[in-house]
Order: sequence, then structure tokens, then C-alpha cells
Amino acid sequence: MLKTLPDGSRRFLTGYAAASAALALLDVVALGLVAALLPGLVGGEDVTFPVLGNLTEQGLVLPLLIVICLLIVLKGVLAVLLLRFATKRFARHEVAIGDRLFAAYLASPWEKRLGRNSAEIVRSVDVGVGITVSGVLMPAMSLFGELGTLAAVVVVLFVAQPVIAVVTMVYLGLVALLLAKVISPRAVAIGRENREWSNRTAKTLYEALGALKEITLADRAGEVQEQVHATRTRSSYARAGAIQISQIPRYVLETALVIGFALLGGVGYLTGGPAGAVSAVGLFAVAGFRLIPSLTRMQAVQSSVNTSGSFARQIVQDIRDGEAEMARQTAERPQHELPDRAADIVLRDVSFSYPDARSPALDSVSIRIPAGSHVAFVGSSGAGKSTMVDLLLGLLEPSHGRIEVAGEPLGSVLKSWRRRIGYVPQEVSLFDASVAQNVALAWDPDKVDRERVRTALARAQLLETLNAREGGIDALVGERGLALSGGQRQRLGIARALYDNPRVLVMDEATSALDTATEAAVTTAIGQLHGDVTVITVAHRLSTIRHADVVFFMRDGAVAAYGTFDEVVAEVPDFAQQAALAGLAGTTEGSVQQ
Ligand SMILES: Nc1ncnc2c1ncn2[C@@H]1O[C@H](COP(=O)(O)OP(=O)(O)OP(=O)(O)O)[C@@H](O)[C@H]1O
Repeated sequence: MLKTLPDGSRRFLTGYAAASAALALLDVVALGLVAALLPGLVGGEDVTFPVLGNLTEQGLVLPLLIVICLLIVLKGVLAVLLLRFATKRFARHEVAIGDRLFAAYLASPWEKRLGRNSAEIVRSVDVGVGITVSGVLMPAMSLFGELGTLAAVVVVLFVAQPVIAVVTMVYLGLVALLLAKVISPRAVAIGRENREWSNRTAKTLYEALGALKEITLADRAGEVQEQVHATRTRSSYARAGAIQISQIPRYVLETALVIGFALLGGVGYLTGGPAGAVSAVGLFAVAGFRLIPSLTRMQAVQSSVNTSGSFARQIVQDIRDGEAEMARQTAERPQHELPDRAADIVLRDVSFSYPDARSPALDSVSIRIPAGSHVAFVGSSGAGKSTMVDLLLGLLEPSHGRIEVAGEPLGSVLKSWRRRIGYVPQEVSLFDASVAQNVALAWDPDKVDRERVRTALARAQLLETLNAREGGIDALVGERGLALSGGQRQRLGIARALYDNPRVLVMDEATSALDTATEAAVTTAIGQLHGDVTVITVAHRLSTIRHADVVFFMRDGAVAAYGTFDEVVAEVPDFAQQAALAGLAGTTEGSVQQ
């Protein structure tokens, strides 16, 4: 995990560990001195210290007691200051890990992102990172303070009574080993269960909220509740188990302390008679007073690390994978800039298979999309149109063959290529902000160029409608754009794609929710881009692509025919039938009958 932290963190963590250990040491020294002074104070005996000599005679007992008290106060103040400083630094670590994780997700290849559930990613980046820092990093670092205490007590014990010290250490070591063997595996399992079921709960909630309308109408609210109840029950029980397991060591150690009295008393008796028994028990009591809480906290740290480790491991792995991928991309492909005009796109023998798919989604496609032209991909559902679009967008990489833009392999101009693309997906995703922010895809309102927003909205035939609404382009669109109609959302998506003056406009079923008149107006506005912008359309509604320069008809992942609309109609009976059903001219009777 240390490798995922910002520069200088190791220095901070080492310093923090050393400071915690030093404070613990200070604590033990102060308490040790009190213990040494007490018999003299209580029994009225002279207090003698090595080097210092007889303190009572020198009148140093009271000043020393005051110094010790001041030391204890100083330790408390320093501990609070250290805590304050450290928690702020840990918060910075949390932010840094979250940033790197999110960047890693954003950089990971599209196929990998398709395989991950968004709810899981949201939980990892937010809750998971928090748990990683507060459940693993912070507790693990507090371990050094405990180790400091442990070391100090052990030294004192060894100096005072070596035999008793050895027996104490062996005995407490065995207790700790027992706890580690019994408790730790259980804590790890509980941690994994907690992560898995809380992720599932989040996923079910996201999915249920997304389909709330259908769920209400289909009267499935009860079923959803049951589902959420079932997953929540598992995660709540796992969390309860985690609390329980973190408390058990305390009781075990307390019991061990009592048994330890008997054991050490016995050993003391055997080695030094009744006086030996008393002093052994006394020593064990003093040591236990510091050791047991310290061991309990160490055990709690171990429990916390075990239960939260599952999140941490996943996060560190995701960061490593994402960053390795980023490094691979940069190393393998030095990026070139594309010229600022539309360029030919050429596919050479391109095939693509989704992971674990039995047959390829695209199979040996070789086509040319001329610069500034309007091309359309048509074909039945599942023919491979959206896969083709994702390959053209550079989101997917061909499993075989290559894609070239302006004569360069797509991989080596990818950054520049993506900046030149305007993309309108089948489902436009809007965020809960103003129309203008959604068009500019800007979370910060100051970064919105309002003039460009207006121009883009006008081309997408939405400006007039918006101007007639309260708030105009500053009106909020609501969660997921629910304050807009389906057609308005689509037009907003088109405006978003046009906002950056793209050189390539890719529209995947982008006008399916528009009425005929609006669709015609949008098509005309986009037609005006002809020559400057390459327009790539995927459409089931054939009126949209009636005037495309080239229509590619896809079937089973291959381009079965291409040419103008009328040429494809003449060549492909299925397509001719669809055109006839859509009432489009150019359909030949013969081909329909075939
Ligand atoms: N993420 C994925 N994982 C596995 N297979 C996929 C994935 N996405 C699509 N496919 C499969 O790849 C094939 C092509 O799908 P694609 O979405 O490209 O078709 P399409 O022509 O765009 O269909 P539609 O018109 O219904 O949107 C289909 O058989 C589909 O099941």
C-alpha cells in the first residue's frame, strides 16, 4: 500500500511511528519512575536510585514527582498534537489513494470496465478507500506505539527478574499465538464477506433505483425489498461479526491475566519460595497493567487490518493494474497529433471478440470512411454496429487487424483522435446540473462557454424549446435528466457532442426518440456539417440515413453489403424490406418480394 501513497509519505509514516514509539516509551518511563518512588513515599523509606543516590536525603523526591507528573502531562499534550497532525496527513493519504484509484479505473481498457459493476466502483473509490486508510493504514501505524510500550516493559522485566520475564513472555506469546490462529482467519473471512455483501447491496440499490418506474408498475417493490433485505442482512451480520471478533481478544487477554497470576505465582514460589511468589505476582501485575491493554490494542489492530484488508487488497490491485496499463499504453505508443481537419478512416481486416464470447462480434471487416462524408451502419440487432462504433471511438482495440486514421494506426493518435470526436450514445447520461453544464460536460459552471452552448443547442434544435422554459439554459435537468423528455435528452446529447466542434460526429441511435419533424430538422442541421465533419451514424430508423454517402449493411459481425442507400436496397432483400416498411422511395418491388 505504501507505494500508492504520495511522495514524502514514507518519511511521514516513519516519523509518525518513531514519535508514537517515543511517546509510549515516555509513558512507560514515567510510570516506572512512579512505581519506583511509591514504596518510599508510602512506607516512609528512603528512596535510592542508581547514579542519583539517596533522593530522600537530597530532598529530591518531591521535585522528581513533579517532574514525572509534568512528563505525563507533556506526553498527553504531545499525543494529542501528534494525533491532530497525523489524522490530517491520513486524510491526505485517503484523498491521494482515491485519486489514483479513480484515475486507474478511468484509464483501464474498456473491455475491463465493461466487466466491472459501476456500483462496485463507486463503493471502492468512496467507502473502500476510507476503510483502507482508517481500517488498515492508521491502525497499522499505531502498532509502533504499542511495540514501543512492549519493548520498554520487556526491558524492565528482564532487568528486574529474568526468569519471570522469560516465563511471562512465553506465556503471553502463546496466548497471542492462539488468538492469531483462531481469530485472524475468521476476521479475514468476515472482512471478505462484508465487502462482498455490502457491494451487492449497493449494486441492488443502484439497479432498483434505475428501474423504479418499471418496478412500481410491475408491482415488484416487495421482491426488490426482499432482495435488499437479504443482502443487507448478510452485510449487517458480517459487520456485527467483525465487531464481535474485535472484542473477543480483550476478554481472552483479561482472563489470561488472571491465569497468569496463578502461573507466575507458582513459578515464583518454586524458584524463590513465598517471597519469590509475591514479587513475581507483583512484577507480573505491573507488567500486565501496561502489557495487557497494549496487547489488546495490538490484537484490535490485527483484527481491523484483517477485516478491512479485503478492501485494501482489492484497491491496491486495481491501482496497480490501472497504472501498469497506463504505463504500457504510454510506452508502447508514443502519441502523434492529427491534423485539424477531417481525415480518412480505414479498417483493415478488423475482427473483435468480447472476452469469453463464443463468436466474434466483428469478423474481418475492411472498409474506408472518407473524410467529411456521412456514413451509416445498419443491420439487425446484434449485428455488431455498436461494437464497430466502440472500435472507431478507440474504446475497444481490434483483436485482429488494424484501424488507421489519416494513415496512422489509431493507437498512436488516440488522444488527439478522441479530442476530435463528438459522440452521441443510445442513452444520453445527464448529471444533476444545469443544461449548459451538461452540454459543456463541465462540473464547474465557470468553465462553460455559453455562446458555444447556445450554438450547439440551436444546431440540435433544442435552443428555442429551452428559451421558452423558465431558467433557459441555466435550468436544472434533475437527476439523470429526468426533468427533460426523452427527445429533449437526446437533443441535449447531440448538442453536447457538437459543443467541442468535432471533426468526427458519431451518433449511435441518437435520434430514435425524436418526432419526425424534429428528426428531419436535426438531420438537416447535421447535413450542413458535410465536408468539414465526418458523420458516422448507427440507426434503425432508416429516414435518418436515407441521404448518407455510404451505407454499410452489417450481418453477423461482417459488412454484408455497402453503397448508397438505393444500392444497398437493391443488393440486400432484408434491407429492401425494411426500407419498404419505412415507406422510403428507391425500394424495388422485386427485392421486397425476395
Ligand atoms: N459487453 C459485451 N460482452 C459480450 N458480448 C457483447 C458485449 N456487447 C455486445 N456483445 C455481443 O456482441 C454482438 C454485437 O453486439 P452490438 O451491440 O455491437 O450489436 P448492435 O448491432 O449494435 O445491436 P443493437 O442494434 O441491438 O444495438 C452481440 O452478439 C452482443 O451480444
